[in-house]
Amino acid sequence: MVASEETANGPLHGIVVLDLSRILAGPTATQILGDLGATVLKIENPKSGGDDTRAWGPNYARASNGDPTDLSAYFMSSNRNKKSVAIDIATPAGQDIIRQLAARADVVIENFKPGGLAKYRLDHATLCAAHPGLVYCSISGFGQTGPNSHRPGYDLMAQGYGGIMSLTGEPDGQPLKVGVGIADVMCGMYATIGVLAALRHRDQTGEGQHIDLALVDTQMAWLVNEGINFLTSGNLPERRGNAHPNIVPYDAFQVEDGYFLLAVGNDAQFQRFCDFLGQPDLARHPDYATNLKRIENRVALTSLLRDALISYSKSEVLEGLEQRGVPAGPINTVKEALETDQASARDTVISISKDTVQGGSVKLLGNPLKFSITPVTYRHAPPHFGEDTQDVLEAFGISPPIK
Ligand SMILES: CC(C)(COP(=O)(O)OP(=O)(O)OC[C@H]1O[C@@H](n2cnc3c(N)ncnc32)[C@H](O)[C@@H]1OP(=O)(O)O)[C@@H](O)C(=O)NCCC(=O)NCCSC(=O)C(=O)O
Repeated sequence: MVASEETANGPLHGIVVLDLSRILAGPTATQILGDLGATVLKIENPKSGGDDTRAWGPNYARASNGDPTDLSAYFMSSNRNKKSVAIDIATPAGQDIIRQLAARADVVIENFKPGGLAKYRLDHATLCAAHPGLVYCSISGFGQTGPNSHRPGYDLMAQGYGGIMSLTGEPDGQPLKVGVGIADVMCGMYATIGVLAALRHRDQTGEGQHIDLALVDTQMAWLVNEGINFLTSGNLPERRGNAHPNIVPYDAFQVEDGYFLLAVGNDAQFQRFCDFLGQPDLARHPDYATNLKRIENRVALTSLLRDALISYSKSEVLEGLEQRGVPAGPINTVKEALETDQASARDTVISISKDTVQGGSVKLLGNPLKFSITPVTYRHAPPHFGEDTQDVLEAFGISPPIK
């Protein structure tokens, strides 16, 4: 689908977001707000060439002569529907522009190290004193308070500090991070939720507020069942590879031509699975009849199932289990996933026109939100560095920065 300026609408149409964030967590939040219709002004540092991820290659959209542009794949993953405005906020003139933009904005999002914006008088206390209706969201590694608040933080550190790495990987292997910056992405999601709730409060009361979000706080909040498993039992959750601490069988199993995933969530599904194996009595065996017994006898059952499944082909198990209503599925590569008929039916891959790159458009991952009345819109491809500076300053009636 190729979207155009004319479709610019959406539930957040009219909301202006002043985006002082960079890298992934903050940009994820502001991209979602942009998809929902907000005008997002992304402020980039002219001294460094902008958002750090513009340099996070090796994959780039290429200019028509084949040269890489400043649109790295990483940058493009979280910066559509934004205008890039190059402003040096270390100068008084730049700070003055940011203050003028903040006066027109509904939301400010930033991810400087705590205290980093106070020296420019662009911190929450200063901007919200001047504009009490402003929703101001600060993203940091560890939060604005606490003994570690001064520390910079990247996704990897959050996944290590917050416990998720200790749970990810094989029992006898090293701790592993999740394959993408999930701590950043989840922090961005929470930022979006926080901003939307704060806008609702502001609409009712006129009152803005400060949202203080940390990569580490959000990562610990999504330890979900494993966090509570520990709090309830005092037992340390361990790495289990693909297995589940609270459900059996729920794992990857090898078949003759690869692996597939089996996710049996209740006893009726287990019965149907055993029927498929041609071993209906297994589901009534006292060691395996209930999920609790299956957890207790996990090792014996898993070994029995590994032996039983190895001679099937992937298509045999996947088709057979689907027919019996047993949750199971493939382990796709990214290519396989994005080329599934499901991805195609759900507009998972989108295309937005960009006349400065080869082919005249960029391919991105679509927003998964499907609204019945106010669909998300794809109005702007990810911007080149500073591409909209002049237009934005003119549109907001602001004099350009003094060089
Ligand atoms: C991301 C960081 C580790 C980057 O660390 P640093 O680069 O050392 O710190 P800062 O953010 O303070 O920015 C460095 C300097 O750039 C300056 N700076 C920034 N923007 C501007 C503009 N527009 N103009 C002029 N100067 C600027 C800023 O004032 C600092 O100046 P001086 O003060 O003079 O040095 C940190 O910002 C951080 O912890 N942020 C919060 C958590 C977070 O968002 N982490 C990344 C998630 S994404 C991720 O992890 C992933 O993708 O993987």
